[in-house]
Amino acid sequence: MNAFRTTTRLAFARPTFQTRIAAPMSVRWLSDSLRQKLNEDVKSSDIVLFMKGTPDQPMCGFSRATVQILQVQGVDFDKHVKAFNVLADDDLREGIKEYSEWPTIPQVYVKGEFVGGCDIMLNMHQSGDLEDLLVKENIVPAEPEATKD
Ligand SMILES: N[C@@H](CCC(=O)N[C@@H](CS)C(=O)NCC(=O)O)C(=O)O
Ligand code: FES
Repeated sequence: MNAFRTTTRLAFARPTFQTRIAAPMSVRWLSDSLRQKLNEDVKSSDIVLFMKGTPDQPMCGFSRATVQILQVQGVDFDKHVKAFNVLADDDLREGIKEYSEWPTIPQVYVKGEFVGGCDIMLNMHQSGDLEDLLVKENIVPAEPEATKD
């Protein structure tokens, strides 16, 4: 286990207000062409992040926390992460919710598979499951076993 990963404190910004309620799933935002594009987008990098803002400039505490979790895990963003800013595209903002059957942003895909939002990422980070997944998918290197004295 990497000491940096376990001891670094995450500065999670607490969102101060709720902006929008997720669109009811009965409203269909997802055209066939957008679904087809998303089929490709979610596989366009080892980790695909649908977020508010950008990794350098997150526009919501939940998106910021998700970026921070990946950073603390030691993920090289240039090499392994593609981020989509849903604030720049309303069709994407609503379409990705329907595509993933997940009502909120952020959303994280790893190797084309939906993993979850901020709460799931935080739980997986704390349990060690996220590190296991990132190692299994060759996104971060395995930690060497601790050596005995
Ligand atoms: N509990 C959620 C927190 C994320 C969340 O509640 N996101 C809200 C506020 S940013 C959202 O996406 N609302 C719909 C929207 O803004 O389109 C998680 O684990 O990811
Ligand atoms: S909670 Fe306000 S934008 Fe995310």
